[in-house]
Amino acid sequence: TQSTRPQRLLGAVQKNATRGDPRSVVKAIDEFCRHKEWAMNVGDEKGCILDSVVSELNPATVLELGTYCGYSTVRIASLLPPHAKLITLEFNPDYAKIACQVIAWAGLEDKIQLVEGSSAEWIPKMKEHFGVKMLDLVFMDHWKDDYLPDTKLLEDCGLLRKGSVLLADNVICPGSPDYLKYVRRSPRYKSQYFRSHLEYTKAEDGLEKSVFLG
Ligand SMILES: O=C(NCCNC(=O)c1cc(-c2ccc(F)cc2)cc(O)c1O)c1cc(O)ncn1
Ligand SMILES: [Mg+2]
Repeated sequence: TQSTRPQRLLGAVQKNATRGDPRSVVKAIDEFCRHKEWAMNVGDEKGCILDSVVSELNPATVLELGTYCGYSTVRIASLLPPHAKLITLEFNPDYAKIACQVIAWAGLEDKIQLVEGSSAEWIPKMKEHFGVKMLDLVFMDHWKDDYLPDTKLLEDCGLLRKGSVLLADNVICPGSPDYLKYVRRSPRYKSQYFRSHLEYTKAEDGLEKSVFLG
């Protein structure tokens, strides 16, 4: 039977990356997507912006919405301090199965909790189910139409504190216009656009970093 693109991406990791070496996993995926098959990872250009936001924030608790194959999951987790935790939500079971194996290849299972299900279902369970008090960083990379409703849900569930950072991928391509308007207009956020390109292409895209002001 035919393999899927995520399965071929995993194959490239297992063939070209060193077990236990997250940077080699990131590199293997970027090489695969640049030279073999495009895939919707945040990619290396936007990935460097992601790295600088994570390193500057030094977050103890991170929530990622939209795991896909685990590229940004591995990229973020490899920068976290020893006892920090990353919870990543993926709705698509096929993506989750691949991401789990990519995370294991990188040797980051202890830092990452991969949950299969919808953000609408799991965000309200963050505190009771994962013992999460507050989120220091939320990386949004799931369905673009869910960025705004999920942001409101995070606020309503009391998961954001003064200084919590929302970092949203693809605010230009595919785009999340209602989310952008909301965070840029709201007095409760200090928002900043980091201009870049859609992964592995010359098309414009960027990340929006929004600090919750409480
Ligand atoms: O979360 C789910 N998809 C990933 C969301 N991410 C994206 O859609 C995404 C798309 C693009 C993109 C950009 C240009 C283009 F021409 C095609 C795709 C880039 C990105 O960087 C993304 O992040 C999902 C869950 C589910 O259950 N079923 C189905 N999908
Ligand atoms: Mg994306």
